[in-house]
Amino acid sequence: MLDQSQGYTTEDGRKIGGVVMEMRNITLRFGGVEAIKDISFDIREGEIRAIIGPNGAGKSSMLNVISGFYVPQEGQVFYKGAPRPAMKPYQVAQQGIARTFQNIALFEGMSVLDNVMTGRLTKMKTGLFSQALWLGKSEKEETENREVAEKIIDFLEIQAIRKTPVSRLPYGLKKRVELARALAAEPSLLLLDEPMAGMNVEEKEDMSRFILDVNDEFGTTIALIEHDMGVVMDLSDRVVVMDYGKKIGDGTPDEVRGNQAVIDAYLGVAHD
Ligand SMILES: Nc1ncnc2c1ncn2[C@@H]1O[C@H](COP(=O)(O)OP(=O)(O)OP(=O)(O)O)[C@@H](O)[C@H]1O
Repeated sequence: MLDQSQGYTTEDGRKIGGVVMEMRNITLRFGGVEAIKDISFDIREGEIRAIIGPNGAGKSSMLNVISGFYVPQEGQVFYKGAPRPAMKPYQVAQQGIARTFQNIALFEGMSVLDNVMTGRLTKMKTGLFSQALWLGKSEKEETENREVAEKIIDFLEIQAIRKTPVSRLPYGLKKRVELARALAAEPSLLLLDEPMAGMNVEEKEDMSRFILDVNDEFGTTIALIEHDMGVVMDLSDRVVVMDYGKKIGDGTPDEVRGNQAVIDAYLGVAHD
């Protein structure tokens, strides 16, 4: 049972906390196109929250509103209880929000370790100049950053490729490196943009396991968007379903699976 202030306990006994982010009556337009139409939902501390829907439903637009990249024309985003103003990407990172991208955005020529280290940039307190000169405080910071990066590399089981240039990796591993880089920022809210897109069955299973492990081990709240309904159902605590910019379902995977509007949307039943 969902208690609005206290959260809830999942079927597998995990405690889900209060609301971390609330989307209240969000409408987002691109010229004449309404990509998001008056949608409200929340994301709770410690939960894995999925946003799913067919092509063009508005999922990416919604993830970009959550991440602060798009500011909706109507409605308000609340983060940790306060209305969130328009923010620059580095301010979003400083608020403890990190994300991955649908089209992998790694530095192809750099090693896995160096890519993961770039995820630490927002944490660095000393300037690049002292970093370059390897001076006192920055040396300590560099060591700390490296320790976090190595810990995450171990956690995601990519030790064997830590010195390999990203350009040489298969697609599934690149996606895992992107996850590692996002985790390097030690986010409290992790946003995943179609983390399983383009993967084979085995890679999808691996990615699902890592997402669950991240949530379990670090207590990270995770919001993800996904086109494929099947893969997120086992993974998610609650699911928002979008279609043509509207919210057509919101609930546990079982509730959503039994929702006729959701079934129709996925079967491509005609709209009014
Ligand atoms: N930058 C943009 N400029 C204009 N229209 C846009 C823009 N981004 C999205 N749209 C439109 O908004 C609607 C929702 O698109 P969005 O990419 O959010 O859907 P989606 O559910 O993520 O789709 P997909 O699963 O195909 O990635 C579509 O009609 C799309 O054409």
